[in-house]
Amino acid sequence: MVSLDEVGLQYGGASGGRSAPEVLRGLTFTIPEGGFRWLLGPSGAGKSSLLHLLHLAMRPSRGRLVVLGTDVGLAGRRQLPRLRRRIGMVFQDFRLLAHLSAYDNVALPLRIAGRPEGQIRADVLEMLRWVGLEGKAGVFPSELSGGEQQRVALARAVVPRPALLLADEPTGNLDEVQAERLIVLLKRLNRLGTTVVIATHNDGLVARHPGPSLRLERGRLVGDG
Ligand SMILES: Nc1ncnc2c1ncn2[C@@H]1O[C@H](COP(=O)(O)OP(=O)(O)OP(=O)(O)O)[C@@H](O)[C@H]1O
Repeated sequence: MVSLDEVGLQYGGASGGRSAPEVLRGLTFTIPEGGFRWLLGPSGAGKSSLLHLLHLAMRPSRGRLVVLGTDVGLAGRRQLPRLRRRIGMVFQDFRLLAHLSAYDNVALPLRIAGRPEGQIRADVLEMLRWVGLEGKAGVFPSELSGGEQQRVALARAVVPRPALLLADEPTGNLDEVQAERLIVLLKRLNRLGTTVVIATHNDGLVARHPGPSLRLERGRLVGDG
Protein backbone atom coordinates (compact mmCIF):
# COMPACT_ATOMS: atom_id res chain seq x y z
CA MET A 1 0.00 0.00 0.00
CA VAL A 2 1.15 3.51 -0.86
CA SER A 3 -0.38 6.46 0.93
CA LEU A 4 0.37 10.17 0.78
CA ASP A 5 -1.08 12.81 3.06
CA GLU A 6 -0.42 16.44 2.12
CA VAL A 7 2.99 15.54 0.70
CA GLY A 8 5.20 18.33 -0.63
CA LEU A 9 8.63 18.18 -2.23
CA GLN A 10 11.21 20.91 -2.55
CA TYR A 11 14.53 20.04 -4.20
CA GLY A 12 17.26 20.73 -1.70
CA GLY A 13 14.96 19.60 1.15
CA ALA A 14 12.76 21.58 3.48
CA SER A 15 15.81 23.65 4.36
CA GLY A 16 16.47 24.32 0.68
CA GLY A 17 15.82 27.97 1.25
CA ARG A 18 12.95 30.23 0.34
CA SER A 19 14.10 30.35 -3.25
CA ALA A 20 13.54 26.62 -3.89
CA PRO A 21 9.98 26.17 -5.17
CA GLU A 22 7.85 23.21 -4.15
CA VAL A 23 7.68 20.93 -7.19
CA LEU A 24 5.04 18.72 -5.52
CA ARG A 25 2.34 20.29 -3.38
CA GLY A 26 -0.37 18.94 -1.09
CA LEU A 27 -0.46 15.45 -2.62
CA THR A 28 -3.01 13.23 -0.91
CA PHE A 29 -3.93 9.84 -2.36
CA THR A 30 -3.75 6.11 -1.70
CA ILE A 31 -2.88 3.18 -3.94
CA PRO A 32 -4.07 -0.12 -2.44
CA GLU A 33 -1.86 -3.19 -2.32
CA GLY A 34 -1.88 -4.78 -5.78
CA GLY A 35 -3.31 -1.60 -7.32
CA PHE A 36 -2.52 -0.05 -10.69
CA ARG A 37 -2.16 3.65 -11.60
CA TRP A 38 -1.25 5.52 -14.73
CA LEU A 39 0.65 8.66 -13.72
CA LEU A 40 -0.24 11.43 -16.18
CA GLY A 41 0.40 15.13 -16.68
CA PRO A 42 2.30 17.57 -18.88
CA SER A 43 6.06 17.86 -18.97
CA GLY A 44 7.38 19.38 -15.75
CA ALA A 45 4.20 18.48 -13.79
CA GLY A 46 6.22 16.44 -11.30
CA LYS A 47 5.71 12.82 -12.42
CA SER A 48 9.38 11.84 -12.18
CA SER A 49 9.71 13.67 -8.87
CA LEU A 50 6.77 11.72 -7.47
CA LEU A 51 8.31 8.43 -8.66
CA HIS A 52 11.62 9.43 -7.01
CA LEU A 53 9.73 9.92 -3.75
CA LEU A 54 7.99 6.54 -4.06
CA HIS A 55 11.37 4.97 -4.87
CA LEU A 56 12.73 6.51 -1.65
CA ALA A 57 15.44 8.43 -3.51
CA MET A 58 14.26 11.50 -1.58
CA ARG A 59 12.14 12.18 1.45
CA PRO A 60 9.17 14.53 1.29
CA SER A 61 9.81 18.09 2.49
CA ARG A 62 6.42 18.00 4.16
CA GLY A 63 3.48 15.67 4.77
CA ARG A 64 3.32 11.96 5.43
CA LEU A 65 4.44 9.27 2.98
CA VAL A 66 3.76 5.60 3.68
CA VAL A 67 5.30 3.07 1.28
CA LEU A 68 4.53 -0.64 1.66
CA GLY A 69 3.30 -0.02 5.19
CA THR A 70 6.35 1.96 6.36
CA ASP A 71 6.12 5.63 7.28
CA VAL A 72 9.12 6.98 5.36
CA GLY A 73 9.47 10.03 7.60
CA LEU A 74 9.76 7.87 10.72
CA ALA A 75 11.92 5.12 9.22
CA GLY A 76 15.49 4.76 10.43
CA ARG A 77 18.44 4.88 8.04
CA ARG A 78 18.81 1.10 8.08
CA GLN A 79 15.14 0.49 7.34
CA LEU A 80 15.05 2.44 4.08
CA PRO A 81 17.53 0.31 2.06
CA ARG A 82 15.59 -2.79 3.12
CA LEU A 83 12.33 -1.19 2.06
CA ARG A 84 13.89 -0.04 -1.20
CA ARG A 85 14.78 -3.61 -2.10
CA ARG A 86 11.03 -4.28 -2.29
CA ILE A 87 10.59 -1.58 -4.94
CA GLY A 88 11.51 -2.02 -8.61
CA MET A 89 12.09 0.80 -11.08
CA VAL A 90 12.17 0.92 -14.88
CA PHE A 91 13.44 4.04 -16.71
CA GLN A 92 12.90 5.41 -20.20
CA ASP A 93 16.58 4.97 -21.05
CA PHE A 94 16.74 1.35 -19.77
CA ARG A 95 19.96 1.91 -17.72
CA LEU A 96 21.42 -1.49 -18.47
CA LEU A 97 25.12 -2.09 -17.84
CA ALA A 98 26.74 -2.22 -21.29
CA HIS A 99 29.55 -4.59 -20.31
CA LEU A 100 27.16 -7.23 -18.92
CA SER A 101 25.10 -9.73 -20.90
CA ALA A 102 21.31 -9.80 -20.62
CA TYR A 103 21.69 -12.70 -18.17
CA ASP A 104 24.20 -10.83 -15.99
CA ASN A 105 22.13 -7.64 -16.02
CA VAL A 106 19.12 -9.55 -14.71
CA ALA A 107 21.27 -11.47 -12.20
CA LEU A 108 22.80 -8.28 -10.80
CA PRO A 109 20.24 -7.40 -8.09
CA LEU A 110 20.30 -10.99 -6.80
CA ARG A 111 24.11 -10.99 -6.70
CA ILE A 112 24.13 -7.66 -4.88
CA ALA A 113 21.68 -9.13 -2.37
CA GLY A 114 24.17 -11.96 -1.80
CA ARG A 115 22.09 -14.81 -3.21
CA PRO A 116 24.21 -17.91 -3.91
CA GLU A 117 24.97 -18.40 -7.60
CA GLY A 118 23.25 -21.81 -7.59
CA GLN A 119 19.93 -20.21 -6.62
CA ILE A 120 20.19 -17.35 -9.06
CA ARG A 121 20.23 -19.24 -12.35
CA ALA A 122 16.68 -20.62 -12.31
CA ASP A 123 15.17 -17.24 -11.38
CA VAL A 124 17.10 -15.32 -14.02
CA LEU A 125 16.20 -17.81 -16.75
CA GLU A 126 12.56 -17.76 -15.65
CA MET A 127 12.55 -13.95 -15.87
CA LEU A 128 14.17 -13.95 -19.31
CA ARG A 129 11.54 -16.47 -20.44
CA TRP A 130 8.77 -14.29 -19.00
CA VAL A 131 9.89 -11.30 -21.06
CA GLY A 132 10.35 -13.49 -24.17
CA LEU A 133 14.16 -13.31 -24.25
CA GLU A 134 15.15 -16.83 -23.26
CA GLY A 135 17.26 -17.10 -26.43
CA LYS A 136 19.19 -13.89 -25.72
CA ALA A 137 20.72 -14.61 -22.32
CA GLY A 138 24.31 -14.21 -23.56
CA VAL A 139 23.67 -11.13 -25.69
CA PHE A 140 24.99 -7.66 -24.71
CA PRO A 141 22.69 -4.60 -24.59
CA SER A 142 24.25 -3.02 -27.70
CA GLU A 143 23.13 -6.05 -29.72
CA LEU A 144 19.52 -5.87 -28.52
CA SER A 145 16.69 -3.72 -29.94
CA GLY A 146 15.27 -0.94 -27.76
CA GLY A 147 12.24 -3.07 -26.91
CA GLU A 148 14.44 -6.01 -26.00
CA GLN A 149 16.65 -3.80 -23.82
CA GLN A 150 13.59 -2.49 -22.03
CA ARG A 151 12.36 -6.04 -21.43
CA VAL A 152 15.75 -6.94 -19.92
CA ALA A 153 15.42 -3.85 -17.70
CA LEU A 154 11.94 -5.01 -16.67
CA ALA A 155 13.24 -8.52 -15.92
CA ARG A 156 16.01 -6.98 -13.79
CA ALA A 157 13.50 -4.86 -11.87
CA VAL A 158 11.16 -7.81 -11.31
CA VAL A 159 13.62 -10.61 -10.48
CA PRO A 160 13.86 -9.66 -6.76
CA ARG A 161 10.01 -9.95 -6.69
CA PRO A 162 9.23 -6.36 -5.68
CA ALA A 163 5.91 -5.53 -4.10
CA LEU A 164 5.88 -2.16 -5.92
CA LEU A 165 7.01 -1.57 -9.50
CA LEU A 166 7.52 1.99 -10.73
CA ALA A 167 8.06 2.85 -14.40
CA ASP A 168 9.10 6.31 -15.64
CA GLU A 169 8.16 6.75 -19.32
CA PRO A 170 9.11 3.11 -19.96
CA THR A 171 7.84 3.23 -23.55
CA GLY A 172 9.37 6.62 -24.42
CA ASN A 173 12.12 5.08 -26.56
CA LEU A 174 10.07 2.23 -28.03
CA ASP A 175 8.00 1.86 -31.19
CA GLU A 176 4.30 1.11 -30.86
CA VAL A 177 4.60 -2.67 -31.09
CA GLN A 178 7.35 -2.84 -28.47
CA ALA A 179 5.52 -0.35 -26.24
CA GLU A 180 2.39 -2.47 -26.39
CA ARG A 181 4.37 -5.59 -25.53
CA LEU A 182 5.93 -3.91 -22.49
CA ILE A 183 2.60 -2.64 -21.16
CA VAL A 184 1.07 -6.11 -21.53
CA LEU A 185 3.92 -7.45 -19.34
CA LEU A 186 3.45 -4.71 -16.75
CA LYS A 187 -0.30 -5.35 -16.59
CA ARG A 188 0.32 -9.08 -16.25
CA LEU A 189 2.70 -8.37 -13.38
CA ASN A 190 -0.02 -6.27 -11.77
CA ARG A 191 -2.54 -9.10 -12.11
CA LEU A 192 -0.07 -11.35 -10.26
CA GLY A 193 -0.30 -8.98 -7.28
CA THR A 194 2.44 -6.36 -7.74
CA THR A 195 1.41 -2.74 -7.27
CA VAL A 196 2.29 -0.93 -10.52
CA VAL A 197 2.64 2.81 -11.28
CA ILE A 198 3.48 3.91 -14.83
CA ALA A 199 4.26 7.52 -15.75
CA THR A 200 3.60 8.23 -19.41
CA HIS A 201 2.84 10.84 -22.06
CA ASN A 202 1.53 8.15 -24.40
CA ASP A 203 -2.22 8.85 -24.54
CA GLY A 204 -2.80 6.11 -27.11
CA LEU A 205 -1.37 3.52 -24.76
CA VAL A 206 -3.55 4.72 -21.89
CA ALA A 207 -6.63 4.67 -24.16
CA ARG A 208 -5.87 1.08 -25.20
CA HIS A 209 -5.30 0.00 -21.60
CA PRO A 210 -7.83 1.93 -19.54
CA GLY A 211 -7.13 1.96 -15.82
CA PRO A 212 -7.20 4.27 -12.84
CA SER A 213 -4.93 7.27 -13.13
CA LEU A 214 -3.31 10.03 -11.10
CA ARG A 215 -3.03 13.30 -13.02
CA LEU A 216 -0.55 15.98 -11.97
CA GLU A 217 -0.42 19.59 -13.04
CA ARG A 218 2.27 21.94 -11.77
CA GLY A 219 2.96 19.67 -8.81
CA ARG A 220 -0.65 19.30 -7.75
CA LEU A 221 -2.98 16.35 -8.08
CA VAL A 222 -5.82 17.36 -10.39
CA GLY A 223 -7.29 13.91 -11.04
CA ASP A 224 -7.48 10.64 -9.12
CA GLY A 225 -9.63 7.85 -10.50
N1 LIG B 1 17.08 17.66 -9.49
C1 LIG B 1 16.26 18.71 -9.57
N2 LIG B 1 16.56 19.87 -8.94
C2 LIG B 1 15.73 20.92 -8.99
N3 LIG B 1 14.55 20.92 -9.64
C3 LIG B 1 14.20 19.79 -10.29
C4 LIG B 1 15.03 18.62 -10.29
N4 LIG B 1 14.41 17.66 -11.01
C5 LIG B 1 13.24 18.20 -11.45
N5 LIG B 1 13.12 19.47 -11.02
C6 LIG B 1 11.98 20.37 -11.28
O1 LIG B 1 10.82 19.75 -10.78
C7 LIG B 1 9.70 20.02 -11.61
C8 LIG B 1 9.04 18.69 -11.99
O2 LIG B 1 9.94 17.94 -12.80
P1 LIG B 1 9.69 16.40 -13.12
O3 LIG B 1 10.87 15.89 -13.87
O4 LIG B 1 9.29 15.71 -11.89
O5 LIG B 1 8.41 16.51 -14.09
P2 LIG B 1 7.82 15.43 -15.11
O6 LIG B 1 6.33 15.55 -15.00
O7 LIG B 1 8.40 14.10 -14.83
O8 LIG B 1 8.30 15.97 -16.50
P3 LIG B 1 8.64 15.15 -17.86
O9 LIG B 1 7.34 14.57 -18.30
O10 LIG B 1 9.15 16.22 -18.79
O11 LIG B 1 9.67 14.13 -17.49
C9 LIG B 1 10.23 20.79 -12.81
O12 LIG B 1 9.95 22.15 -12.60
C10 LIG B 1 11.71 20.53 -12.76
O13 LIG B 1 12.42 21.64 -13.26
